[in-house]
Parts: sequence; structure tokens; C-alpha cells
Amino acid sequence: MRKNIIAGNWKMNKVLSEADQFIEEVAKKVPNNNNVEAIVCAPFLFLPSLVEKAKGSNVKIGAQNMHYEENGAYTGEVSPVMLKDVGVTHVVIGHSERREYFAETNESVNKKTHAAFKHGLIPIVCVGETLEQREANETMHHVETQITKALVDLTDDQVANTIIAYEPIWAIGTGKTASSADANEVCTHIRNVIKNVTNEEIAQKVIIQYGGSVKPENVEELLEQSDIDGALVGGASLKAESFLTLVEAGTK
Ligand SMILES: O=C[C@H](O)COP(=O)(O)O
Repeated sequence: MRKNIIAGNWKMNKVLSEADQFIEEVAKKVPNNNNVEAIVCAPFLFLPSLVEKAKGSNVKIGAQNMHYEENGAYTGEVSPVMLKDVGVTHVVIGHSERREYFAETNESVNKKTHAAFKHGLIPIVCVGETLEQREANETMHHVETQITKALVDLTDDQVANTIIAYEPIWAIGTGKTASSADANEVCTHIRNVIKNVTNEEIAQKVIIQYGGSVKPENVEELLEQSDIDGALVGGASLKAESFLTLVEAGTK
């Protein structure tokens, strides 16, 4: 059986003292439960401190992006080697905000996914459609293309260890959640696409999260769906209490 992975994506929020305060509270209270894993994906500047403070707890620390090269003349960038060195375990790749504002493409997502595995990081690969694409009935095709291109040339084992986050762009930060049935339909499609590029056994191992206005009020219904194995959460992951409620929901 797959576990639930609840990952907070803080985006460009908090200052270091707030980040530290959050992790001190959450690290003490996050449950030790085999059904759920909790990850906090924070801005680069906070990562070493968060890793230190989360030590010995059940919270893992992730980054929100990285470059695919190990080092070099890439002003302003952070490499997978640097993330691994400070104890980061996960990295969000291809978030729709990175695709929209920072020219992330399916090709760079694939390169970053390879780089993550090469350096011992677990990628959380984001896919999802715009409202226009949904209204034009292009969701399934669009998501299929994104997934297929993200997974090019990965081994079966790497695919099995990739976390996919399905985030309909129109549901991000808008308060509009996809209905649990609609979200599950796309997640089931994603699993079928993975099956086509690997096999049934691998596809059944892949964790597929839903993201887009997940909050304590709707998380349980989403997690009850057959192909939703957790959530990638923005706004509702910023407060310790709310994040802990989401993690608690994942234990059931
Ligand atoms: O990565 C998280 C998503 O973009 C969802 O953000 P949200 O929970 O604020 O809608």
C-alpha cells in the first residue's frame, strides 16, 4: 500500500526566524506513523537551519527548485550537490510558477529530475493544466505530455521513486479546489501514463499528490481517493497548526 506524502511548499514566504519557529513546533508534534511522510519545502536560505532543527524528527526538508548542473558559471543558482550537502532530501521540480515565470520547460524538468536522482535527492515533479486547457478538454493530453517528457530515460526504479504532484493551475492559491473526483480522474490517468512508460508494478508504487487550495477542510476527502497519495500544499502549509492537521489527515 502506498503511503501519503504531505509536502508544504512555502514558496517565497517567511523570514528565517519564522521558519525556525515553525520547524521547532512541527518537529515536536509531527506523528511517527508509517502511513504518512511530512516534508517542508522552503526557500534556499532557510534550508541548513531547517535541516538542523528537524534532525531526529519525522519531518524532511526539501527545496523548491535547483539547477541541473553540479556547479559552474550560473549566477544566482543552487545545485543538487549543494542541496544534498546541507541535508536536503527532496526537491520540487517544474512547479507551474517556475514554468510560467522562470521559463522552466519539460526538457529542463527532465534534466533536473535526472540530476536529482544522480545526487540522491527525491524529485517532486509538478504537472497540471491551465483553466483554458481544462475548458478545451485538453487536460489529459497536456498532463500526459508533461509526465512522459519528465520521465524520459529514467530507470524503472527512478520512476518508482519519483513523486508526482498534479496541480491544476486554476486551483493554485485561488481557493478553488478541483473536486476530489475530478482530481482523482487525472491522477488515475497519470498512473496509466506511468504504466505505459514502465509497467503496472512500477505505476502502482508511484506517489501521486494533488495540489491546489488543499486545506484542513478538504484534505480528507482528497486523500480518500484511490489514486491520490498526499498533497503538495502552499498557503495552508505556512501555519504549523494547519500543516500538522494536514499531516494528521494523512495518517488515516
Ligand atoms: O505547491 C503548492 C501549490 O502551488 C498549491 O498552492 P496552494 O495550496 O496555495 O493553492
